[in-house]
Amino acid sequence: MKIAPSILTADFTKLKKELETIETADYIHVDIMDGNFVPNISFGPAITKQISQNTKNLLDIHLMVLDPLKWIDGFTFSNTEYITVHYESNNLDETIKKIKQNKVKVGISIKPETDKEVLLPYLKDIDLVLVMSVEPGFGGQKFMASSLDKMQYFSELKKKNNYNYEIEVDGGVNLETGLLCAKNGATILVAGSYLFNMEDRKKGIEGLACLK
Ligand SMILES: O=C(CO)[C@@H](O)[C@H](O)COP(=O)(O)O
Repeated sequence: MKIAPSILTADFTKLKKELETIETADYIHVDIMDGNFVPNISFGPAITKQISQNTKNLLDIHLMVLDPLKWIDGFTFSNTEYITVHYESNNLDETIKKIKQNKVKVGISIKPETDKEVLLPYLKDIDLVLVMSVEPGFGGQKFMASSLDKMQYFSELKKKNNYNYEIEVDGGVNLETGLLCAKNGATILVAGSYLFNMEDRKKGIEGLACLK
């Protein structure tokens, strides 16, 4: 299991130190919120650049914005591994093309209420499916068990068709819910408050990484 701590819950007054505490993770999950697509604002390219320059980890960027196309260049750094955009946002096809032109891996996410089948035409061409297990916008929410069926669905399609995407889960992930995700085919767990509220985050990452 790969682990992507969500930096949203970090203490940004000591960003460098916070990044050091999660350096054993596979990715840093960076949540970008524009106050339109979701009812919250996080931060933009300038802060993300500081994150990028202060970590050896790869970045896993999740754009919760209405018009992702105009932000792709701003979030393409040398260590940007994935940029994930929402099916529900504007200009999806053009945005996917732009991410690929920038030589970054493409992720697509769906909100909890969106039918999983809408992603069918995209699955053969993308690198990651992000299953939201909370309503996007805030950290610290309760895991929605209805997301498990979606993980299983994408996992079965992946096996059946030999697709290459990762199945990432985001929201309310802890040791208990993470185990359910692992059993249903998740390959990357995003964890925010669970890890950042821990004294020993290295141990927390190890615990989640063992789940299968
Ligand atoms: O994208 C989001 C919320 O919109 C997430 O990445 C959260 O930041 C995860 O936080 P926890 O639920 O793990 O506290």
